Amino acid sequence: MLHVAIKKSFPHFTLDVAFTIEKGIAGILGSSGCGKSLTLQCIAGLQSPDEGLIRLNERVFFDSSQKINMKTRYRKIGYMFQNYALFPHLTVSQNIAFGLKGKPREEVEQKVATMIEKIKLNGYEHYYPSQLSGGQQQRVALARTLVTEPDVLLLDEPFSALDHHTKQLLEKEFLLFIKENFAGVVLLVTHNMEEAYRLCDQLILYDEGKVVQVGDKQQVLNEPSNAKAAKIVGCKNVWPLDSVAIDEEISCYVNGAKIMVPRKKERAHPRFLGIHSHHIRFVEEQSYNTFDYEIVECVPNMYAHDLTVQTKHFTLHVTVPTNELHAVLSHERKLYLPPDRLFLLS
Ligand SMILES: Nc1ncnc2c1ncn2[C@@H]1O[C@H](COP(=O)(O)OP(=O)(O)OP(=O)(O)O)[C@@H](O)[C@H]1O
Repeated sequence: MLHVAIKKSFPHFTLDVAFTIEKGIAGILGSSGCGKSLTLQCIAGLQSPDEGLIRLNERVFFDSSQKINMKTRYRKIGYMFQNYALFPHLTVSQNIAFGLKGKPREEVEQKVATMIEKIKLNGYEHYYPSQLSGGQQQRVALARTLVTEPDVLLLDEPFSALDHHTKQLLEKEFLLFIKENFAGVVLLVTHNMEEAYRLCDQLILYDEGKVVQVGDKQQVLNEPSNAKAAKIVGCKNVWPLDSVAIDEEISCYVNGAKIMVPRKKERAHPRFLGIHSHHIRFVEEQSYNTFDYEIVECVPNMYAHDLTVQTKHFTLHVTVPTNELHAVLSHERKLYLPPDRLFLLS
């Protein structure tokens, strides 16, 4: 279990975050400059918080109240940087062996050989980083990190330097590799929601140095708790509420339109109503939560179209599978907001 509750202030930025990760891969997700890397640096001991506590299971890395600030080398942390930070003048083997300095030669050789086998780079032992592809460099960086047998793994945007195709291949490989070779907590920083969703079990959403939501990834994606969290997970439809009436169901009023939300979605002091663009439907029958619409813009993507749609009361962003586009464009249907897909936001 990794517990982090820290504050650190700079003249133009304050980090003030708290979260606990029991196990598995947790993703810190947020826009540029929100404090993701700074958090990893504080956990690794590369920066010291002004105050707070960082604890991994029973080991206290940092505790301002007890004046504990454990040196980086005793924290047993595997830290993989954005650009891998491989040493250009060292070979694959030497890069992997780097963290094992001071260990007996035989042990180092055996551990490096095992790692090279695992990352399937046999034959590349004497190559330099510049002679490797981005994907191969990433595997070396991961091997170098894991060979030291860390207790916690910190990964700062591990896929950002790769092209889309390599990234997809490596993500799968990475997940399998981590699951087979590492049992500790993994903290992965990214600003890509889809990557976070594919790789992580839990998500920690950051906004301007603060945690806005922590939870199971499915729950965070489908039930963001506030408007900031909704924006971070990529929700494009967030409307301010005029008013809310709670009865057997919840009647939400948005610019004069009445939208029904199931009672189980009730939240204290709701201020906004949201729905993901891919959850909006077009149906043949008129019922509650259906609206007439005009299409304002239609942007084609590979397998779907992104529409901007105007109803009498509000504007929506809707993702429509290409095979359904014809019916939507010909206005044979009504726009429908499925109640189970709506969420109230504070
Ligand atoms: N040593 C420092 N001195 C002053 N400000 C700092 C220092 N380290 C970090 N910051 C500030 O802290 C803020 C958060 O930086 P951080 O690198 O954690 O952002 P990030 O969320 O990782 O962004 P990105 O996704 O762009 O990498 C920034 O405003 C940065 O300028």
